Amino acid sequence: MDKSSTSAIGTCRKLGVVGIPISKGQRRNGTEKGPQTLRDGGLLERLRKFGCEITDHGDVTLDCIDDDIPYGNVKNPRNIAMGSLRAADVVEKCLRTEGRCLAIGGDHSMAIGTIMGHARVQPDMVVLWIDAHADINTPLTSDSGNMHGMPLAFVAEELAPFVPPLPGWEGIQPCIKVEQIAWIGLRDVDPGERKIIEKFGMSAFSMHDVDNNGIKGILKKALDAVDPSGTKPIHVSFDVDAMDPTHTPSTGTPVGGGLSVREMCFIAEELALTGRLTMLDIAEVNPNIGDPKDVSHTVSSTIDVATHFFGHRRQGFVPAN
Ligand SMILES: NC(=[NH2+])NCCC[C@H](N)C(=O)O
Ligand SMILES: [Mn+2]
Ligand SMILES: [Mn+2]
Repeated sequence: MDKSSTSAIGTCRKLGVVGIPISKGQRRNGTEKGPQTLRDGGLLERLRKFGCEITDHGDVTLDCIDDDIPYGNVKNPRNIAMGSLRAADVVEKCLRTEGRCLAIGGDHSMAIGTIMGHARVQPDMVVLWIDAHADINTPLTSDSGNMHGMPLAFVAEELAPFVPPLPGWEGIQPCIKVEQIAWIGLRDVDPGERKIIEKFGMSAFSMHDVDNNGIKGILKKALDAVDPSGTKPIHVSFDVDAMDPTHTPSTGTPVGGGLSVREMCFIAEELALTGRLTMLDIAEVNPNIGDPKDVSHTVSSTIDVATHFFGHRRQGFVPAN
């Protein structure tokens, strides 16, 4: 592909948008307002400017299941299962009609549903999990019991023997293999998660690796690990806490020393240039955290990065009109 072209990548390309206002995967209220906050911040209008033909599927309906008693220390298992199944159906429909989907959350438990929905349409897709956290705790390794720290344990086949049958989870099956997953941005990995990463030889790139190789080197290593042929559809699951809290302060589990807006834009532009990005999740924007300035800073950094996944290039471009 000619990377020096000034035309917008992805011009006039269809993109379906799905809101997943889930917050029961962690303990702080507010992530359920993430989709509305990003919409109010102008996300869809900005994307349209870069040539996206957007179909907005609205927000997934999540009715509250009362009496969702914990399973051990795991909180809200039935609500998360119901939300994941609903999200999977909408994402599947969106990918079958528009071919590309942007899912706006919502805490990161949203990705159980988006990955399930995506895998139904493109079972060979690969997942780049961009996050400070590995989010691969099982219900047995998790200290917090928060399901936003567990999504990858539910979707990866090899983990199934280590995941107990949770109430409400009968309809949820693993749908990808550990070799289809790579992380970028890690800097807060629990001991049990590290054990899983090593046991299965998974491709986990931390901020140490980013410092060591540069963002270009690490993105290449991550893509080579999950897709050496360079042909597979790509699912990016972007937790805004992957970025440094100076850019995205309004998030529930911030960790210092994160990716810069500049590094995220590089990842986003490179992935857009592959022409194979079929699904992007944006997780963990929480407008209840911080003051109004923090919230607007978080929203603008997140929207800025999002546009670069769908056509915005820092070199500039000539609009198609
Ligand atoms: N999606 C997130 N922000 N996850 C944070 C997870 C933190 C911690 N590892 C846990 O399991 O509770
Ligand atoms: Mn995180
Ligand atoms: Mn996460």
